[in-house]
Amino acid sequence: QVMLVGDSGVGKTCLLVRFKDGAFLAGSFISTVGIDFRNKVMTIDAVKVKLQIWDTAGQERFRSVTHAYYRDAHALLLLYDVTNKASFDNIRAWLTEIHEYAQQDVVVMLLGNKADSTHDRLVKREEGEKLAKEFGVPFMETSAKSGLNVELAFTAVAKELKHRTMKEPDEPKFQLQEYVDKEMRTVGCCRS
Ligand SMILES: Nc1nc2c(ncn2[C@@H]2O[C@H](COP(=O)(O)OP(=O)(O)OP(=O)(O)O)[C@@H](O)[C@H]2O)c(=O)[nH]1
Repeated sequence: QVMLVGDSGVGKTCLLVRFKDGAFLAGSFISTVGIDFRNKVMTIDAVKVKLQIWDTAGQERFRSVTHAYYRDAHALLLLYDVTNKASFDNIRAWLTEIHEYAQQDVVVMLLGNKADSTHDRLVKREEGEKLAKEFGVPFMETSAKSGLNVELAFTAVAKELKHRTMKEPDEPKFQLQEYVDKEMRTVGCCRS
């Protein structure tokens, strides 16, 4: 189980729709009520991995609903919006909440979404990197609109989860951030 969390409006639903259907939900913003989920099967190193992805509501009034789901999540994608400084500042509070409610060994990845918005950007990529380093979590920027790194974010998490469950005793630990950086260098983007 992978859970999408972060402030309302950062693009959790759009990210999931982009990943699941390869499309961008343009137009009016419909806030998620409570929690919603979708399944997607990915093939990771010739093994089928089924991801059940929970899209949570970012709005404060649904917080008690989502708390109940943290315990069962294996991975959390924590999103902020690069055009919304408050959503970035709230990441610390989200991480505190994760510590409180999620499993201790949960995989957490920080995503700076809406990276396509060059003109309205208020949070630099370096700021996201710095915060992620401080908390020891992997990080990348994404865009549900352009599709940037969306597949990669979910693939990286699926790889990590697969590695944890199927790891040979002497196999080294999967390095999520290294994998992500390597993949980004390969496609030759995003590190301008
Ligand atoms: N430019 C741009 N806009 C985006 C992107 N992702 C989402 N949006 C817009 O941001 C708004 C909110 O997106 P949602 O995916 O509904 O946000 P959410 O995080 O699910 O919000 P809650 O359900 O309230 O928690 C919508 O109007 C989207 O069109 C993106 O990558 N780039």
